[in-house]
Amino acid sequence: MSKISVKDLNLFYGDFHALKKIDMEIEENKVTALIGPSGCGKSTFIRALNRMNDLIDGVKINGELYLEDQNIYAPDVDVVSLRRRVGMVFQSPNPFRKSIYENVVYGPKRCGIKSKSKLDEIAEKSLREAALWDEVKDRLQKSALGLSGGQQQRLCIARALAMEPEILLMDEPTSALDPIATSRIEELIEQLKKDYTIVIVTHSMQQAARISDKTVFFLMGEVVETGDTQMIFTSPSDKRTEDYVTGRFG
Ligand SMILES: Nc1ncnc2c1ncn2[C@@H]1O[C@H](COP(=O)(O)OP(=O)(O)OP(=O)(O)O)[C@@H](O)[C@H]1O
Repeated sequence: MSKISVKDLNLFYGDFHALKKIDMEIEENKVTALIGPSGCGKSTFIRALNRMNDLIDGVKINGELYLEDQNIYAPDVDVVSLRRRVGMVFQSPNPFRKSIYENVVYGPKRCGIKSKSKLDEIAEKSLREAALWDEVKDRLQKSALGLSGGQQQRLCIARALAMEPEILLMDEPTSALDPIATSRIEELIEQLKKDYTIVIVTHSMQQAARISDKTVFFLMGEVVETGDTQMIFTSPSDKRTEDYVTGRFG
């Protein structure tokens, strides 16, 4: 079932046409990987899914982007509640200069949850879901900045999960991590897809092949090909996809 449907989406940075006539269906409870050479529009596209580009001056967007049956670019959409449904994790772990606990409960507190027992429950549930609880349960009041890079990234995932999103966007979430921390995040993504729809930008084709169900290949602002990951990597239908996945360019 489609969780997100994109219809004829175009995005311009000033005069520069960065996303061109994008049509895409993103399935629920699946991992969709966005691949393609540098500058082809992967980050721009993932940011379009929770209207993060709205914050950039000079951006113009047209077309439709449905989250279930709601066009998220319709004029009456509440962007704050949209971002609650569509959480995001960035390339470099970016915890706040606060305790581990305060990082996780930051969003729920801002949404007005005050009960200590409710916040404790959210913190534990989110940290467990992010596979970090056992490592931090005895140091919840310590600074998040004292965690390793991989732990910080799992904390950022916990912080996103604390808002109970339906969709998790991840923009190269392991590019700053070592191979062991990377494989922990990859295992985590595999588990999270039971409950969430995940869209991940990755430069690593091995990573896309390992963790995603669907792969979308972008080139110069266009979607060249979308399909089951195994098919994209073994028998793509477009020559440009084949050249990219076999390492002939990019
Ligand atoms: N804020 C901006 N203002 C103007 N142009 C931008 C802006 N952000 C991105 N671009 C341009 O849009 C195009 C797509 O960029 P984007 O970052 O989406 O690509 P990408 O595929 O994610 O690249 P990378 O893999 O290097 O992160 C590039 O040509 C980039 O220079």
